[in-house]
Amino acid sequence: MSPPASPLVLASGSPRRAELIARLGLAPAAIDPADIDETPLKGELPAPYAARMAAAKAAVVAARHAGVAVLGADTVVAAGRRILPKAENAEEARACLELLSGRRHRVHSAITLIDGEGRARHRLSTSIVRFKRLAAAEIDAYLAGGDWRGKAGGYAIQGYAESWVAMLQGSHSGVMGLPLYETRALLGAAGLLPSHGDA
Ligand SMILES: Cc1cn([C@H]2C[C@H](O)[C@@H](COP(=O)(O)OP(=O)(O)OP(=O)(O)O)O2)c(=O)[nH]c1=O
Repeated sequence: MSPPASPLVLASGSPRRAELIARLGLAPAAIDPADIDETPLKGELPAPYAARMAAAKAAVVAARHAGVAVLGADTVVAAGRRILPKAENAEEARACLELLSGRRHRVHSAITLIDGEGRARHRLSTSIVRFKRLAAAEIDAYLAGGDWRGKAGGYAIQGYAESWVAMLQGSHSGVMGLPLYETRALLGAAGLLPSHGDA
């Protein structure tokens, strides 16, 4: 049975986010990516940057859909205070993976829900991930595939890179792009979830 339609717009072009929200039994009425400028501010720290992006994506899309709830999200991979890019080419992805090899990093996934009355609610999920040490040949083999393209930090946990994860503390769905614990809480508080008998 397909999930019931709901008055929710997903402000994201990420297929992972559409897939993750479907797990909550929701089929967004529309998918409308925000396409905003995602350049970090000078000296901006990773978590506030993720929160600012999620809020901006939701706000831009809410302005296009009056009276309907809108969900925006943003996922940032951070090495210390450094915001890693969404890898657009193999060299960028290689630089990220060399940095992440054998070390712990943080993944911040922020979400903003703007309800039909224009009230915004925000949540942030932060996970700690530790990769095994990656040999140059492993990075080369990974780059030969396309999994890294457009992904924050140059990897996708939902693919082969999951086998590099020696430790994950936090939210697997958050690392993928939409933290389901926080998303369920926000949608539930706004009365947008099909009932599963839980609160
Ligand atoms: C770390 C990691 C990131 N990602 C993805 C999630 C996001 O799509 C992307 C981070 O970029 P985002 O800017 O969060 O999202 P996006 O540009 O893909 O989509 P939109 O702005 O329209 O919502 O990296 C994974 O799919 N798996 C991972 O393990």
